[in-house]
Amino acid sequence: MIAGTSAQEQAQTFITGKQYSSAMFRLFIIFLLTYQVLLSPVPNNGVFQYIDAHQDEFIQRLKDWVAIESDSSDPSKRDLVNKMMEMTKDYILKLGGSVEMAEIGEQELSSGEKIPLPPVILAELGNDKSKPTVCFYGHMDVQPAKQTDGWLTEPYTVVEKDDNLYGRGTSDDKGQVLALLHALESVNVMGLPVNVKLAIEGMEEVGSDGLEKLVEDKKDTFFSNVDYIVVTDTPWLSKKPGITYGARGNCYFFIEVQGARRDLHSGGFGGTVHEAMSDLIYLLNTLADGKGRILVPGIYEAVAPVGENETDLYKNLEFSLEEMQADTGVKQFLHDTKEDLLMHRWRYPSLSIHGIEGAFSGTGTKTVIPAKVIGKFSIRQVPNMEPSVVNKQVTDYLEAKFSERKSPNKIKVTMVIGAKPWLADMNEPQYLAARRAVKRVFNLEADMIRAGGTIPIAKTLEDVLGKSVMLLGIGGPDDAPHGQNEKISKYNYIEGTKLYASYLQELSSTSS
Ligand SMILES: C[C@H](N)C(=O)N[C@@H](Cc1c[nH]cn1)C(=O)O
Ligand SMILES: [Zn+2]
Ligand SMILES: [Zn+2]
Repeated sequence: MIAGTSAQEQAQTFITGKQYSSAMFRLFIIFLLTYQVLLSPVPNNGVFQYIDAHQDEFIQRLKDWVAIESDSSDPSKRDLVNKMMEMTKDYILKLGGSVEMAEIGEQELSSGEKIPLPPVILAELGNDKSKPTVCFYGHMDVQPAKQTDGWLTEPYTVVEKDDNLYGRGTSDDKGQVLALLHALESVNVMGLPVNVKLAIEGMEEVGSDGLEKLVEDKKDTFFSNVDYIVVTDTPWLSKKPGITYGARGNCYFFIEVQGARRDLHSGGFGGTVHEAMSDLIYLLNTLADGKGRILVPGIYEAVAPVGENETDLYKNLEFSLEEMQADTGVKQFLHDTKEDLLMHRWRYPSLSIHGIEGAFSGTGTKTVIPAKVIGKFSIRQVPNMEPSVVNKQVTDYLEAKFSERKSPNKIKVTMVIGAKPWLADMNEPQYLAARRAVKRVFNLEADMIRAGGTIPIAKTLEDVLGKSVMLLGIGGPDDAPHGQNEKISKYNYIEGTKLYASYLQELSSTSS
């Protein structure tokens, strides 16, 4: 008995207390469900659980795909690129998609021989007019890789070590495309919330030959109802997820220097001829100074001026020069602050020298004077630079420098790739959907970043289709794409799959 109350009053208090507890219990359950559905980083719809449960299968598929040496730069590997495109088609068919293998013509080799370009996959999953349509773009070709380049393991055999998956293409771009396709598989269990189109090519690493024309040709058919374009081929700036709203372009040049008719013995001819290699090294050395500043006259003229609040965009990004030093083994960069370094990576042009074809590059001490050498370099360009203008500036400059040298050798300068830079408005609706997706999966605010690399088709997709383009990648900052020991972490691969799944769900509630 409670002191000072009658038995009846006490009974009423007891009954009311019971009702109160049951109401509280019901409220608690409602709160829990609301939390799970709306607030929890793991939505209560089974998709994330599906992804977690299928991890091993997803990793095995990456192993199978990396095993195909789909190097687009080597014409003798064209069959393997084609095989990779077929494997990708088969998996999309298994997902229930319809697939067209679009033929895009031929590639003319330096010998004059012509070989077919790999077909582009144009696929479709879902065609509900009441839903928005998103077209994802990625590529199945890879950069060259040989174990003798300095890989610790065989590049085309995925090796699992320390929660990473090593192998050529694990990050660029087979792993990222697969994460998307696995997201489609996982979301499709419940039904896709948006219509999905896929444009997947096999020549991205050599400048996306033939793709621009295909986009133009299919503007009013395959691409006609596309509302959003997402490129699944870009790394984050740090371990924190990033959404990318800009990429640099690339103008890739060959300088050919022809000297004697054949290679010469340096004992018999050294000191008597103008050497092609010396001319080439001289020319390459006129391109940039020791601080990385490009010396080609006029090259900086078109570069967009730094906007009023632009540097503020860089301040809060998660990025550390020390981590970049640790990853690359470079002790001192050309720029000392985070802002300066990122600006030179994203919004200023840069020039890199890549190699010399025809030069002696083996081990040992061959004493030869190479007859013909081809120097290879590229200029990453930025808004508002134009590849045709860069081509003229570079060619005029090199020809003038060569004529000052008074060598009787012959030079030929050719721009073999002219990919445009691209920059979007990071407040477009699909960027907001991607930010919500990042929040949902990682419980973090995404970093809004740009890429120093190039997606050759990005600007064309935006210009020809007039739709929003976004790069939503899942590569890590230290994945070493194009380099030795390329990898993707299992974390990025699996959580990235969840990111694509969440993006699809978030996009369905976005109005364009
Ligand atoms: C960013 C993307 N994964 C990539 O690596 N793209 C290539 C495209 C390209 C440009 N010139 C030749 N290929 C790159 O940025 O190097
Ligand atoms: Zn790529
Ligand atoms: Zn690449």
